[in-house]
Amino acid sequence: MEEMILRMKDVTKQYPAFTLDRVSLDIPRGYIMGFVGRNGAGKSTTIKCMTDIIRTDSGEMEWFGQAGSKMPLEMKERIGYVSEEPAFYEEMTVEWTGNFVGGFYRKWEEALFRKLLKRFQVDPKKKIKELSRGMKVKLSLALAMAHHPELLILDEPTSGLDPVIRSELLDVFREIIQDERASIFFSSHITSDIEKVADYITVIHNGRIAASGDKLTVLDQWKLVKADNRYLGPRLERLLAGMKRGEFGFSGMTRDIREFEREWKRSFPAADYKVEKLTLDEMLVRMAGEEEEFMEQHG
Ligand SMILES: Nc1ncnc2c1ncn2[C@@H]1O[C@H](COP(=O)(O)OP(=O)(O)OP(=O)(O)O)[C@@H](O)[C@H]1O
Repeated sequence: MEEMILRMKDVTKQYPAFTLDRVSLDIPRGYIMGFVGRNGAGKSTTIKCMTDIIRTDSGEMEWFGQAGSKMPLEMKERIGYVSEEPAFYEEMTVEWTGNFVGGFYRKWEEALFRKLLKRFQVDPKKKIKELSRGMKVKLSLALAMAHHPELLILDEPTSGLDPVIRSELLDVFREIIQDERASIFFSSHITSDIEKVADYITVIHNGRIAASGDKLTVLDQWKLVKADNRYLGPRLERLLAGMKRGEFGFSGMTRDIREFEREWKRSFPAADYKVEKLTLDEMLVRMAGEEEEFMEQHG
């Protein structure tokens, strides 16, 4: 059985105007999980719950097989975390920053830090304020990796980077999971990055997990179906999200194509419908469409 490096079960966190609602997900050892959702969907809030930066209201957390409401201190050694907006002392140099951060970790390896800087082409002598956004991201990654974490949690590591640097980073992600048997959990708006590199995906929408699991299985189950308007009725609509109705036909997204097929065969054994693949981008757009439709109908 696969070893789970981190588990969240029914984790809830309430803010005045937002609820992270019973979030459950499991990160297996040795894989990359991509975490995708629109702005404000709850990605950073989920990550802050995972890393024990904010207190959850309810639900269960398990880090490296150990359950608890607070992450034990020694677990922090086993995690590398890069926040959405890493904070540095701008006047200090890269090597000073490495010394400073390294002081917090028993397993910090200076030689590995130097090696990563070289690989990422970040000059150790430069001051933080002299680094570009891409260089700062690379520095954050080197700082998060130099203590040999078993789990890297990265909040939007590729946003704002050019395609060449993004592609380089994705290569580094692959190397990390191969060499270290570590896991990576990274959030991103750039769904193509997730589709390219992730083994598992978790989709969050309005504070709730819409899908979480093996990437190929999720993308295999979520499909776009199209058919003639005369077949549309409550039984089918129940299985479809993000509906679009045209003059003749409709299209909608199903989260389980097998269930849709069974329902269709029962209702219209002689009729045809079309099935199309969905990209992660299209899934998000359809989910957003569903929300707008709901608002139009319910005010
Ligand atoms: N400390 C806080 N107090 C109150 N509301 C908060 C707090 N932190 C986040 N929120 C709200 O929670 C919601 C989710 O925010 P979160 O940062 O988790 O989204 P996200 O998916 O990471 O978005 P983005 O992609 O824009 O970074 C937002 O509506 C935000 O305003």
